[in-house]
Amino acid sequence: MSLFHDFKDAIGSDWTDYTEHSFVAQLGNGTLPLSAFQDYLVQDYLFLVQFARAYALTGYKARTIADIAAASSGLATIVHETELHRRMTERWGIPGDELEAAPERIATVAYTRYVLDCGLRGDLLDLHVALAPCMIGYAEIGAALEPALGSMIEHPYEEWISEYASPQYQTAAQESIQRLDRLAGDSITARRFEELVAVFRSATRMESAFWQQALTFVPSASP
Ligand SMILES: Cc1ncc(CO)c(N)n1
Repeated sequence: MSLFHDFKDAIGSDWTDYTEHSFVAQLGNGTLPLSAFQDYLVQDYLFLVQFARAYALTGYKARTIADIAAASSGLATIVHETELHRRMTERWGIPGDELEAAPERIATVAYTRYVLDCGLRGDLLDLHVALAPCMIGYAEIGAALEPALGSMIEHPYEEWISEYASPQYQTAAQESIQRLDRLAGDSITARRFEELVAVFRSATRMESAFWQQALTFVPSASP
C-alpha cells in the first residue's frame, strides 16, 4: 500500500464524490452540455496558472536536486496541459488575451489559494499532499473514461479524455504516488497522518466543488 491509498481509504466517499461526480459521468457518456464544459475549461485554464505557481513552489521548498528536478517536470506537465486548453478555447473563438483576463470564479480561487497556502505554511510533503488529488485524480478519471471513446464514433470530449488517459500523464501521476511515500520516509506519526488526511480531504472536496461550479453555471444573457 502507498500513502496515497491510505489517504484515499481515510476519506471514503469524498474521493468517489470527486472522481465519479456527475460532471465526470456526463463527460464520459458525452451528454455534458458544451456550455458547461466551456465554462469548466476556461476556469481550468485559470486554475492551471495558479497550479503552475504551486509546482514552482515545490521547487522552492525542495532541499535536493532530485526534488528540484521533480518540480521542474511537474511544471512542464502543467504547461503542456495548458496547450490543450489553448487549443480548445481557440477553436471556440476565445482569444488568448480574453482567456487570460477571464474572471476567476469562487471555487477556482478557493482551491488554488488553499493549495498555495498549504505549501507556504507547510513543508514539501504538505504541498504535495495538497497537489495529489489533482494530478492523481485526473489520471484515475482519464483511465476510467478512456474505454468510452471506443464505444462512440465521434466522442465530443475525446481530446480531453485522451490527454488524461495518455501514458505521459499516467506516468506523471504514478511518480506523484511514489513521491509521497519517498517524502514521508519510513514512518509518520498518527498525528501527522491525520493532519495530512485533513489536507487531502479538503483538496479533494474542492475538486468536487470545481466540477459542481461548472454544472451550476448559468450563462449570462447576451446584451
Ligand atoms: C481542477 C483541476 N484539477 C486537476 C487538474 C489536473 O491537472 C486540472 N487540470 N484541473
